Amino acid sequence: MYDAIIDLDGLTVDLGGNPVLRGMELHVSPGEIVAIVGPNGSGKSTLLRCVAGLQPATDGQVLVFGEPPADDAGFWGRVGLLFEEPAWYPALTTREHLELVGAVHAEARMTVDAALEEFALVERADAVPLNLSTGQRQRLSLAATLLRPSTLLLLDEPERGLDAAFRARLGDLLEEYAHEGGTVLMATHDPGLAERARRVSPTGVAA
Ligand SMILES: Nc1ncnc2c1ncn2[C@@H]1O[C@H](COP(=O)(O)OP(=O)(O)OP(=O)(O)O)[C@@H](O)[C@H]1O
Repeated sequence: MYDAIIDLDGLTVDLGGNPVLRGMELHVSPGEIVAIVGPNGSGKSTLLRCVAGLQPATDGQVLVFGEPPADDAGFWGRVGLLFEEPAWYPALTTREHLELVGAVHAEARMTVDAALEEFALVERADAVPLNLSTGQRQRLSLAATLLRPSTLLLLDEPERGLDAAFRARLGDLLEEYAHEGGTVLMATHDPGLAERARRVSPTGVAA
């Protein structure tokens, strides 16, 4: 068993000989929303990549669910990840992308119709992603991430491309996720999203 969903102890990462993270400590409890904030290049994405097991630590320990992150079905079945824009199937519509996600997860968190409604995509349900606006595509990425069941969300700038109204709505959706017991770790430049979370900087200190 584990007390912290994420437990970083002395996490140090060098990239290309440059020190990016230095002895970072972070403990995230179930149901918390934690925002990693800091200027461009301060190491937010690197930190997320370490927690996802995509970037090895130079030194220190990374535990997720009490174990080092493992690139296997057991780990990814519990972790929802939104970093870069996903690759879309060009011929599938917005609705069909969500149906695909719903079909492979027996216990989806919401129906496809509810996801279309929650993410304000009802009017674009029959459009293919390439015909969506940037913000609409980001809403589709978020809808797919939040439709599937997960325990931990790792989000890199989830506000990218979203208008002010939907950024506030995203804050509500993440709070609903946390109220259900989910945990969120996100890198963000959005002051509104950060204000609703526990803020840490990539140096590990409260921000
Ligand atoms: N593969 C790499 N090799 C060398 N340096 C790298 C590599 N990837 C990233 N860096 C550097 O590591 C530092 C941290 O990058 P990172 O992407 O984690 O920052 P960030 O806080 O997420 O930035 P942003 O707000 O711009 O997204 C930056 O100085 C970046 O240039």
